[in-house]
Amino acid sequence: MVDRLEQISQIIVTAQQMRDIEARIFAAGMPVAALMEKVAGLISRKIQVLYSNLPRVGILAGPGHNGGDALVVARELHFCGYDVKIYSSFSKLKELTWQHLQYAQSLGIPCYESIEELSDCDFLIDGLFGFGLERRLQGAIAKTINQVNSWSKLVISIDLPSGLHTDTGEVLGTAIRATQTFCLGLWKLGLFQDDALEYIGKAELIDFDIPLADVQAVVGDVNRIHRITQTTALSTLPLPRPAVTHKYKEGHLLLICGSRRYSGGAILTGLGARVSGVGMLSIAVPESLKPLLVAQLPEALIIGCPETQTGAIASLQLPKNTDLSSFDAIACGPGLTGDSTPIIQQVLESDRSLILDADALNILAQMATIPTLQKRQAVTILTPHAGEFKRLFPDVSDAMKDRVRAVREAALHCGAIVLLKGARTAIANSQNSVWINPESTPALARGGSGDVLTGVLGGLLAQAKSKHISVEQIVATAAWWHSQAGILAAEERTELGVDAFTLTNYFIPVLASVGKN
Ligand SMILES: NC(=O)C1=CN([C@@H]2O[C@H](COP(=O)(O)OP(=O)(O)OC[C@H]3O[C@@H](n4cnc5c(N)ncnc54)[C@H](O)[C@@H]3O)[C@@H](O)[C@H]2O)[C@@H](O)CC1
Ligand SMILES: Nc1ncnc2c1ncn2[C@@H]1O[C@H](COP(=O)(O)OP(=O)(O)O)[C@@H](O)[C@H]1O
Ligand SMILES: [K+]
Repeated sequence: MVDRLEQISQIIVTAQQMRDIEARIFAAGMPVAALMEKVAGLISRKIQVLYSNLPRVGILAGPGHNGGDALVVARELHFCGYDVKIYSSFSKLKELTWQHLQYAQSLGIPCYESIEELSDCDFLIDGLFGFGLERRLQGAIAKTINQVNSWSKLVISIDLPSGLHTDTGEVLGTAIRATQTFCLGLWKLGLFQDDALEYIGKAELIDFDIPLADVQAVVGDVNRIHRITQTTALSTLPLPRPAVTHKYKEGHLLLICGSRRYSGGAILTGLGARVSGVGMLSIAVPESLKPLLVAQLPEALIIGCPETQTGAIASLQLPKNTDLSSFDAIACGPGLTGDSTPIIQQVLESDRSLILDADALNILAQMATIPTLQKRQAVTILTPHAGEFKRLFPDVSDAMKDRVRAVREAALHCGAIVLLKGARTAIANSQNSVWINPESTPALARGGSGDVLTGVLGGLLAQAKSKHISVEQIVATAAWWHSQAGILAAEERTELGVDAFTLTNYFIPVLASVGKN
């Protein structure tokens, strides 16, 4: 039985979904003011635990209920002995927020219209705007935020840093650079978008007992945005093996990769597949690469293929009695170059689960046959980075601005599962569901680390076939494992020490570190 907090932490919502969920709670009878007390009480207690040694706190109170939360926090911290100052410069406040401001002032808590008055505070609490922010910030409030940022103080943002768009994470004019963000009730989508990452600091979910039934009623099963957690990933990792089995029952993966020019891509993909535990690994490479691959991956069956003049695979030459249907999954692309077009055509026509990455995606873009992916009998997974994504889906709205929307549109358009790589990798299927990998490290921004992901994903996919695990679950698990290996490697070796080869040595230690050994 997955506990409530875990279930809640697996969900990501948009501003509209959050509004709809709150509306249900209020309609059921929960008073708005009571919920505000509850939420702000939780925040106040957190702050007392974390920052008992910092006596002077500044509260930035906005005009809406984000400001209301902040003012209740101001009152509670005042009663706990903190030296509290409030900044509030809005002429029009929501009723409840206005009442809390009146009461705070009646208690003698000083309230200022100039942010300068808070310059001597030890830390600040940002309650300017939450998920109600709709317009760009400009004028005095933008100046205030810039002033706060220039102080480089410790800032705790309530719900999300003020100025960020709740869904796209876009900076609406300017935004608070928080040290810590207490996200309220349910994770907001914007916190997982690239634009937001520099602003949110350490993010934590503050659960305030939203009934799961209300969440379920609004987010539904399809269309859902899932946050990949350790629990979800480890529910399938390592893939279970029966006592009585053999290598072909534990998945047979075919990798098609490498060229004379890019031989390393083939090795890294192979090493990625190795850590997945796949039962049998075959790697098709240009004939001239065979000795190199045999030396690096002695356990794999290396298939040397005829080469083009440029040293790319000219055609697939599989061993006798073998065709593409002999494999449980095929992963194709790293290091191929653009000269292997016929290979891509051939694997697309196969009835096998297929991962296309790197050059295979560029070839696919040139072939302009994306709509034919819908006709494949088996699952297709595309794993582009932003550049490959743009080439593949030039008509999809800007992938850099709202990556979640972009990956959704792409998956709907092509019928494949699309994994859009980046700081927070996002995965979508053609039923409009999304999975976001919430934690990673820039240590992975390094040539070859994507090749490793393709190998790991291929190996897991090949094994999963007989284990009744959904493909989406496998893709999400691969993304999580890859990032966690990067995080663990960076912890031990610094962010500079995580070259792609080294990365492959950290997958198994990730499992050991979470007690899966
Ligand atoms: N109802 C409650 O008691 C709860 C409140 N919560 C808090 O309430 C917040 C949402 O509250 P609201 O819906 O009131 O919205 P916000 O407090 O996020 O902000 C909306 C207010 O800002 C104004 N505004 C929007 N854009 C502006 C701009 N560019 N320049 C100047 N003013 C602008 C709006 O007119 C409105 O008054 C959440 O983020 C959270 O902090 C919930 O999380 C928990 C339950
Ligand atoms: N800033 C970052 N933070 C976290 N992960 C990143 C970052 N940049 C890149 N990555 C990850 O590193 C991998 C890079 O893959 P890719 O761009 O295909 O590189 P290559 O083709 O050189 O192997 C992807 O899994 C991506 O999600
Ligand atoms: K805020």
